[in-house]
Amino acid sequence: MLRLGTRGSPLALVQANLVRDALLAAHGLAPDGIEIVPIRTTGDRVQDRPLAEIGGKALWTKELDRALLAGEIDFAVHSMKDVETIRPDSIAIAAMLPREDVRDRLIGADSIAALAHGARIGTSSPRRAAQIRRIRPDLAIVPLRGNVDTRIAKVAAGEADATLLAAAGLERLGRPEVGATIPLDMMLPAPSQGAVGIETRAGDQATRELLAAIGDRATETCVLTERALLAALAADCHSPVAALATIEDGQLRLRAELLASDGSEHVAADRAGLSGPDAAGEAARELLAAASPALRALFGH
Ligand SMILES: NCc1[nH]cc(CCC(=O)O)c1CC(=O)O
Repeated sequence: MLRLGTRGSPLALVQANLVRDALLAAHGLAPDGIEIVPIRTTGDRVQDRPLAEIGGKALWTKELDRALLAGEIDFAVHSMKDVETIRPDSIAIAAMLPREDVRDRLIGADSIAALAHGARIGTSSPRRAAQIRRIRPDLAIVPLRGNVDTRIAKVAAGEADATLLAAAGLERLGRPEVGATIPLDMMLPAPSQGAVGIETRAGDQATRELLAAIGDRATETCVLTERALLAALAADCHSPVAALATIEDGQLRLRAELLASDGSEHVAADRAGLSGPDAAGEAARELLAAASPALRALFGH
């Protein structure tokens, strides 16, 4: 029997079940062949402060990493967006499910343009905050955390006039009707948004092979490209950075942008015909070269 580790949030559990079903089908396993083991992470416990403030993405992975390396679980399912750029050598990303809609949705209004002057946008994401400030400097950004349903409820209760959520999470939670999809040319998503990944112990070759069977190669190439950009930028969860890799006519294309936190500066890159994920480093250098010294400093360069 294989043990699948996951966070316990409703979205995490849906994603864990998707992985479980795919593995059972791919390998003809009996339903009791995979047990789902929910693990409570620090990120799930601390809901009142921005992620960037309390320690970053490690909050979602640390407890799952520990359980994986201790042999309490055989593999862990994550939203790739929440997985740190630099992972321990002892842990390998073994597969990714086919990516969902990568775009953000606006909850609380029909479009960003339709928001009332001075409306309060609830988000604790540095990327979304900077993108909103750039498009609509009149809007107020207020912190808003919690899982997807909590955030929707907080907007309904008036804690904010609107919020932004990943379309992928809403789709997976069976709420495709919630919110207005924001076009990509208005809001480029977070790197890895919409992708579910599976990690296992790097030395566990049998599990790696089992997991690789359900991996979607196009998703893996695109998400690894976006992660390579983050690595080359030395970006972390404080960094207002957006990126999207796609495969178009067999060619790997990478769009990316760096923003000042207040939205006052913005540099963008759009490269097609990349040779592979590692070519993202060049896009990172192009972005940093085009940025002002202040923006470069925000990214630690
Ligand atoms: N940081 C929380 C998080 N991590 C992944 C998703 C959505 C699902 C995805 O992007 O795959 C969300 C919620 C959100 O941003 O709306």
